[in-house]
Amino acid sequence: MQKQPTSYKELGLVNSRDLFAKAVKGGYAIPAYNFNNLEQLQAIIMACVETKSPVILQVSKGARNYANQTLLRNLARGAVEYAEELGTPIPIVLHLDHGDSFELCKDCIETGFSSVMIDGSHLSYEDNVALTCKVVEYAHQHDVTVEGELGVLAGVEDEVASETHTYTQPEEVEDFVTKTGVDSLAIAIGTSHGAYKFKPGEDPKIRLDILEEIEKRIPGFPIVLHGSSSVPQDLVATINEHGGKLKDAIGISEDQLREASKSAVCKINIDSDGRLAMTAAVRKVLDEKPEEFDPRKYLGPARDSLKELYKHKIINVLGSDGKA
Ligand SMILES: O=C(CO)COP(=O)(O)O
Ligand SMILES: O=C[C@H](O)COP(=O)(O)O
Ligand SMILES: [Zn+2]
Ligand SMILES: [Zn+2]
Repeated sequence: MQKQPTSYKELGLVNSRDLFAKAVKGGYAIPAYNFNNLEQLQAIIMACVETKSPVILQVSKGARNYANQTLLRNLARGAVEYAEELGTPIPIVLHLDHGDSFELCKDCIETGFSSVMIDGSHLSYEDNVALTCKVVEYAHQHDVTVEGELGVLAGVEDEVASETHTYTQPEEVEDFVTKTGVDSLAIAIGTSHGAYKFKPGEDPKIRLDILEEIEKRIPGFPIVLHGSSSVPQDLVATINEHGGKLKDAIGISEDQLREASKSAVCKINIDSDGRLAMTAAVRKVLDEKPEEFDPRKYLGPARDSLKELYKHKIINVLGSDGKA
């Protein structure tokens, strides 16, 4: 069977343009939560409906490979209806996280995504501009919004390990957003992917001074922060109390993210904290009830814990509650 092109508008999804404009003005950030399976999607939608928050559903290349991109896409299609069923329609963006080629972005745009990231941050500046331009040109024909990236996050990014940060250079941002026409810009100011963002003894600070400098160059332009998990220590402890071995897992403090949310940072990406919440809950159930073998009995509590974590982020860190 031939895959039928679908516009996100037919699915009731929205692109990120208006949401970002409101978030920048209102001094809050929209949660960008990754999902790979049913329980994660349920937790995201339940949390956002209960807090009346807009949401960006993120699908990575890894998620597409894990869950099968057709199944995943069709799960996401149900999200709009599901939110209405839960009682509150909320704006939902379906976003490709870390797109690494024009072809992948095009495929997502043709199959109902309302937003894509083209991550050319590992390329030379000129090649990043060229690739991003190509994606923007195609995406905008379909009213799909595009996130570009300047600077490289430390840690594991796109399966490429980079030991050190290459912070975004404020001198480049104006030229990049003008030349490419991107709708938002992901920057590197010391956040990183995964649960091991800092080493013990390091000062776990992000460079809010660079963010400020960037904002001066492109006032009001929507900024995105990747790698923004805080790695809650109670979750790490629960995991380790129930057989896990997560040593020295350290994240970004919620205080700094709260500060960033008030600026032009209007999208904050959180995935690892959700992974920790689910893992802690699953480990606890299986450890305390070794007789249990119904997946609903451990995935259910994992989903509940994930929902609470996501609500906490919305209300206490991002400030997007009530903004749907
Ligand atoms: O940036 C992310 C997804 O693109 C997620 O970051 P974390 O690993 O800090 O959750
Ligand atoms: O930025 C990375 C996201 O956390 C997605 O991770 P993944 O590539 O393992 O799905
Ligand atoms: Zn990148
Ligand atoms: Zn990321």
